Amino acid sequence: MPSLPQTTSAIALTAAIPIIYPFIMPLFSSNKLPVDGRLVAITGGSQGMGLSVAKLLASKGASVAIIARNKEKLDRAVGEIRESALREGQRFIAVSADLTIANEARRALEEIRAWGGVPDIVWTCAGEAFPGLFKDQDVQLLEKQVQTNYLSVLWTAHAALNIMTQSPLPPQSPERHLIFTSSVMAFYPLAGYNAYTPSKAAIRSLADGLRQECHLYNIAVHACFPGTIYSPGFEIEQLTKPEITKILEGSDEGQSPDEVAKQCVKRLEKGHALAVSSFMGETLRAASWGASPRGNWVWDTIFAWIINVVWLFMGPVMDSEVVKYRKKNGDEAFYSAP
Ligand SMILES: NC(=O)C1=CN([C@@H]2O[C@H](COP(=O)(O)OP(=O)(O)OC[C@H]3O[C@@H](n4cnc5c(N)ncnc54)[C@H](OP(=O)(O)O)[C@@H]3O)[C@@H](O)[C@H]2O)C=CC1
Ligand SMILES: CCCCCCCCCCCCCCCC(=O)[C@@H](N)CO
Repeated sequence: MPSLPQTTSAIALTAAIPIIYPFIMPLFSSNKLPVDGRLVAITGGSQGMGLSVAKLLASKGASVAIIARNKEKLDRAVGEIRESALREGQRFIAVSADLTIANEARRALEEIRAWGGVPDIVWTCAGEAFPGLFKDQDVQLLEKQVQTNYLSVLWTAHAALNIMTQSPLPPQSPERHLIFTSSVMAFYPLAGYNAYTPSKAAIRSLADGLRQECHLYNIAVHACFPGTIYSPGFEIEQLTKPEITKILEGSDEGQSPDEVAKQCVKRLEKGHALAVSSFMGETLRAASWGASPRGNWVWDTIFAWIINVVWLFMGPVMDSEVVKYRKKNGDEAFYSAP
């Protein structure tokens, strides 16, 4: 029979493992997203988060190609990205393309390959939100948001994989990556974003499915999940955002595009398959892990247990905000005349 002190120390040690594990593990881990000397293609790289990602990766030694529609914005962005370069010899290019068109996504990536070789990393940041109450938005606006937020990623991923799988990497090279940008709302949808959020959830699903398939080619697939980003795109979405949506998302502090880029890259360097950019992102992801690969399995498991309980209360609290808002405005306020 073990003595009482022996039993107590065994229990204490067992309890300590999950607590110290998250602090010790990083000491043994390597950078899972090396970019120095590699070529990165970034969609939506002309402003907001995409531009911040481009500048950050340039500062880490990457050559960068950005893709978006507006030529002037692209040219201005390339200038900024070049200023962030780590050293001479890094190369930068902008390609104008509307990624909602499949052939255009293919052409843009072919152009980049002809200029600088097969991209090692393709990161999709292009996207846009036009918030509004679902029933009040016309069907063209609903369709447009599926096109810019989902189809642009589908076409880019398809073109990227076809190009990446034409020439295998030399042995010992770090793996290639596909990185998509989703949103925390893929984990927790909010009223007023229902034309946008399902496309972001589809991106998460595409990342999870392609991650498995791309083991065939040794290509790693990830998705990022920012909360509010104070970007040029955000300014535009504020113009049509319903008041109730502002109330619901009010508990999110928001981050600058540079901060989002930094936080996502930090987590991608640790190898996270689902990279959030803030603690709020961690809480929403924890409620929604499903079968997706964990980052730090000890912490992510314990945190998911805690959030499961917290969410029993938080879900109804968020919903009650909408009911409160209806009652404040009168039950008929949101009905329209036939
Ligand atoms: N802002 C926010 O609060 C949040 C944003 N996100 C997502 O993060 C990503 C970055 O957002 P944000 O920083 O706000 O970006 P912005 O809206 O500020 O910029 C969007 C970028 O995408 C490009 N783009 C848009 N449509 C197309 C298209 N059809 N073809 C090619 N390029 C296109 C734009 O250039 P151009 O117009 O010239 O084509 C621009 O470079 C997006 O995917 C967004 O959905 C996620 C969570 C929160
Ligand atoms: C215990 C946990 C409590 C958490 C409470 C829930 C808070 C939800 C906040 C959601 C913020 C949504 C940001 C929208 C980002 C976006 O994608 C758009 N701006 C589109 O560009």
